[in-house]
Amino acid sequence: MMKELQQGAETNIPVVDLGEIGVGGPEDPSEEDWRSVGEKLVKAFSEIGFVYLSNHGVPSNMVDEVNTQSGKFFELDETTKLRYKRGKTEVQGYTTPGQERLITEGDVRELRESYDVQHMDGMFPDEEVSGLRPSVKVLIEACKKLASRLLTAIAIGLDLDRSFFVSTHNQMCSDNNSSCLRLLYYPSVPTNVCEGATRCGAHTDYGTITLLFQDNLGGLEVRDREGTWMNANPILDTVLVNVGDLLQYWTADKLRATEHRVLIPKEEMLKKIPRRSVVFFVHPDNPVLVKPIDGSTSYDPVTVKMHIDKRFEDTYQY
Ligand SMILES: O=C(O)CCC(=O)C(=O)O
Ligand SMILES: [Fe+2]
Repeated sequence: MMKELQQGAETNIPVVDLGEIGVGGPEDPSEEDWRSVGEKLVKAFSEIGFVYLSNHGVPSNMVDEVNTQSGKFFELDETTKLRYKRGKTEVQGYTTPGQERLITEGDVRELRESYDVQHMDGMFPDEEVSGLRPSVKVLIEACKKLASRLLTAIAIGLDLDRSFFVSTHNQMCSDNNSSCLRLLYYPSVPTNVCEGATRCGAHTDYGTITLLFQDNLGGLEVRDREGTWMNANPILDTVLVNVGDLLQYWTADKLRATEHRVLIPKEEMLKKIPRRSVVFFVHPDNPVLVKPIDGSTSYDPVTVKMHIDKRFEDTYQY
């Protein structure tokens, strides 16, 4: 049984300044810069599993533009949106409220819609929202670049070969790699919402790391080692980054895939405002075999594809 959890204590997620390592920085930052950032990331990921990054170099107007465009999509009528529904094997597209259930026990309703983009040439609602594809394209490029830089820094921070993670994440957002940009929309909460409903059930992310751009409303909570839920409030111009299952497996629990969730706000005013997030899930290439780097047997070796498929199977209702 999970112990009764306190809601929303103050956060102790650190802020790390990426400085020269950020996307706009020099192509070849100094060894000292890589190491300094890498060590800070490893420390934060070992303790709480989350970190805010400042000076990350992804312009906030790129994220704003994606939210503006995705907002136009989510405001379309349900019949139109369903023409772009996500499939079982072709995962690009729209997920209806309740189709993805992160809480697998009981009948908890999750009030959330999303649109996943894995391929730039995949399905987009071009006819209805012609600005979505181009805005997503530039953001994905920036996220891929930031992710690669973080993967290098993490490898250095763990005293691994610096290309250890980059070389296993060669083909992000392709047929061979399920990294994806998820556009999230939490609609305003209906007055007759059923008891126990939530916005995003407690879960860990599935891949290596996740880049999360929240809007300014707050609501995300992160569970610390003692089981206390802490607010992970947005901090202007930062991106929140967390560890996923596969990085936890690789590092035999040194880096932690921390549970997080988004509840329905208590304040009446906040209930009326839709909440948005843009999330970039970084996954290794499908065939990569993930097993503890330290040679321990804490996790059985698993291919990336097997792990991701299993997590989708557990959480999606088709
Ligand atoms: O919307 C958020 O702030 C969190 C979303 C999330 O955790 C996810 O999509 O995995
Ligand atoms: Fe998540």
